[in-house]
Amino acid sequence: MIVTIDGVAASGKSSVSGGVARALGIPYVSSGLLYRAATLLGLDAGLDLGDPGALLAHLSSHPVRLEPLAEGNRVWRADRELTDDLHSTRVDKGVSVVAAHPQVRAWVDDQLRALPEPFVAEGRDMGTAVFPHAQHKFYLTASARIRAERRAKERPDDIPDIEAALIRRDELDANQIAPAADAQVLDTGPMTLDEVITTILRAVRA
Ligand SMILES: Nc1ncnc2c1ncn2[C@@H]1O[C@H](COP(=O)(O)OP(=O)(O)O)[C@@H](O)[C@H]1O
Ligand SMILES: Nc1ccn([C@@H]2O[C@H](COP(=O)(O)OP(=O)(O)O)[C@@H](O)[C@H]2O)c(=O)n1
Repeated sequence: MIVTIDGVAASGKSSVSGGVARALGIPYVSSGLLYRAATLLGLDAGLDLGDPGALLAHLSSHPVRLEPLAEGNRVWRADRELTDDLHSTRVDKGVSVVAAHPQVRAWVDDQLRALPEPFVAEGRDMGTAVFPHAQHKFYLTASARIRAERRAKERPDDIPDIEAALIRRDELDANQIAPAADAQVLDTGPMTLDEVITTILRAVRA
């Protein structure tokens, strides 16, 4: 079984996916972390993020491994853990450029499709391009302001700057951001985190 949870930046995908996966007793996979890892490696190597050939060559010589665990995903490059360095404003600013390359998307999708079921997969295009046959598909939205207020608890930046950055990233992600036609769309703005998790679990268990 595959459950997909897609949505815009800071809509609650990771928190909701983790809660749903823990309740179901299965791992969850955060596809965005692979795009973030590719971005971080490119930045640290001083590469042009607009050059997919250079990025893929670097990734092939520095293999990245995603470890999906019920309590959260961990990302490794060889024996160096990258996880804690992936959610930074520096990576946020470059990741949409990296994610726009079809070669990088294929690099991510190949790793995701090799994972053994069952799992929850969260990202942008899990229910459309990557797992179109998933049994349960959900898509999370919320206003940019609400998302910025939530993200502000985790970042040093102020809310208007975070809101502008989220809107900008949603625009850059436009090619992969549309919900699947058969996804249940949830506006998480008026909902607590637990209410979103409960709503999804009720649908999965129905
Ligand atoms: N429905 C909700 N109500 C309140 N806070 C939420 C809700 N969903 C997520 N959050 C919080 O918002 C922040 C961003 O959520 P996150 O899961 O990181 O989003 P994404 O993975 O889509 O970027 C986190 O601090 C999370 O705990
Ligand atoms: N399935 C996915 C997941 C992420 N991404 C890209 O990776 C970036 C980071 O994804 P993320 O899910 O970690 O971002 P947040 O929504 O957590 O801020 C997104 O802004 C997209 O550019 C994508 O293109 N496709």
